[in-house]
Amino acid sequence: MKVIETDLPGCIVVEPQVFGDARGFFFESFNNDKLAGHGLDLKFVQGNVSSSSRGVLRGLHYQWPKPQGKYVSVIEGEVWDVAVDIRRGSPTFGQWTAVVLSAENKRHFWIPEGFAHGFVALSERAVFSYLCTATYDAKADAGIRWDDPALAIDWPVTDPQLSDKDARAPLLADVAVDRLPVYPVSGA
Ligand SMILES: Cc1cn([C@H]2C[C@H](O)[C@@H](COP(=O)(O)OP(=O)(O)O[C@H]3O[C@H](C)C(=O)[C@H](O)[C@H]3O)O2)c(=O)[nH]c1=O
Repeated sequence: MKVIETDLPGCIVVEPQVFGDARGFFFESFNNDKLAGHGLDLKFVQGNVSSSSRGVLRGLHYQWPKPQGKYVSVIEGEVWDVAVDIRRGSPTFGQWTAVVLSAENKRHFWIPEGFAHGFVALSERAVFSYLCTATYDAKADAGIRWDDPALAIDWPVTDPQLSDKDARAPLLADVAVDRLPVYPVSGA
């Protein structure tokens, strides 16, 4: 297993060791002991799966209170995945990092509590599978605009397909202060 630090502290990429044989392949999609060496002790309480057709963009989403850390991967197709630091008081507030996740590269991406997350499907269909460190709370579910000019995220698409909720999402600057995570995120 290879752990790759990104240019946004806290967000890491994990490339699992893949065991191939005449039957196909096997890899550990998550192993907490092997991540402990990178200061992580991840406990997941919910798993999600979504399927998106090419050009669908889901995001930028976060939960607050009751923030969710996410360990995300793609089991069919390919996505361009982005994490944004929206923790008030963070030295990297407003910074983002992106990674291509695919069934082919088998990469996993750890997005800590307090970050906003989103992705756009690059393949005909992208099946996205991820684990969360907190359960879903519709009242805490929140989002910011995918194309917020203050974030200047370099999305590989210009006219994505959005849910009505995402199409109506506010700019980061317009989010009430008490609706944004606080750095450091307590209980994380
Ligand atoms: C997230 C979630 C949703 N739902 C229900 C609520 C809606 O009726 C339906 C679709 O929800 P939504 O449109 O928010 O799904 P996504 O746009 O894929 O949202 C997710 O996509 C981005 C990329 C994320 O990082 C989050 O995990 C999550 O916000 O599923 C649930 O029942 N449980 C859940 O955990």
